[in-house]
Amino acid sequence: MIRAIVTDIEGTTTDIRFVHQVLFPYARQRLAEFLRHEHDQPDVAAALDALRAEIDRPQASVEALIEQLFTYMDNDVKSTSLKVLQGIIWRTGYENGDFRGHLYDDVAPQLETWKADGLQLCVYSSGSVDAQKLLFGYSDAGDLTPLFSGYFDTRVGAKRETESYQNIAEQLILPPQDLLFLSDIRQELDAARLAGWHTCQLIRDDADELSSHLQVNRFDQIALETFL
Ligand SMILES: CSCCC(=O)C(=O)COP(=O)(O)O
Ligand SMILES: [Mg+2]
Repeated sequence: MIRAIVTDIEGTTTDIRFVHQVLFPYARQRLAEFLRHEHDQPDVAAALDALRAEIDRPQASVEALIEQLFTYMDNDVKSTSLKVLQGIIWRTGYENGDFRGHLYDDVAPQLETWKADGLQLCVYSSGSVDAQKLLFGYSDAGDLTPLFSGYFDTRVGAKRETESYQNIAEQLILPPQDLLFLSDIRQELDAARLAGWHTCQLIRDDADELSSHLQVNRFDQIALETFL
């Protein structure tokens, strides 16, 4: 029986275009100046040190790190350090009302139903945990953070790695057969399935004919009794 549902964000709860055309450009336009001014702030300094460790350049200057972060952004590299910094920059955008977290209209009502039915709801995205909380906290449907009891980012591992799903199951203290992962990306679902999880693929835009996962277009098409 499904006892916890873990959802991806981009392409699953949220339009990919919001992430790529609103969030990513917002952070990109501000990143260099932000780091030049704020690199000593403790949370920023910690992310920059983590980046230095990630690229094995302990003495790298702020300018060198900015260059590295632009290379990551150009290639959509899911670096934990980049994701932490993007999340810090997005906070200003959400708090100023520059944008709200996009949610497809079927998402909030279904999350509320599942929560009322006693299911545990969690998020797993490459976006940092703080960025996830911002998106759901300042969403089109209001503050949805009270619905969620867990948030996971690349600190548990990459989304296409089976070990990441084993780590999440361990932290939730639930067997994998009680867990359902929702994502638009077949390779992420493949990894979750190898860890013993149930899976369901959201097809919001283009069809995925290579997928072997159950597919739906909307959250209200997900029937939990299907997952035995
Ligand atoms: C918290 S919304 C921003 C998501 C993000 O930064 C991202 O890179 C999406 O990656 P995902 O692996 O979740 O598709
Ligand atoms: Mg996705």
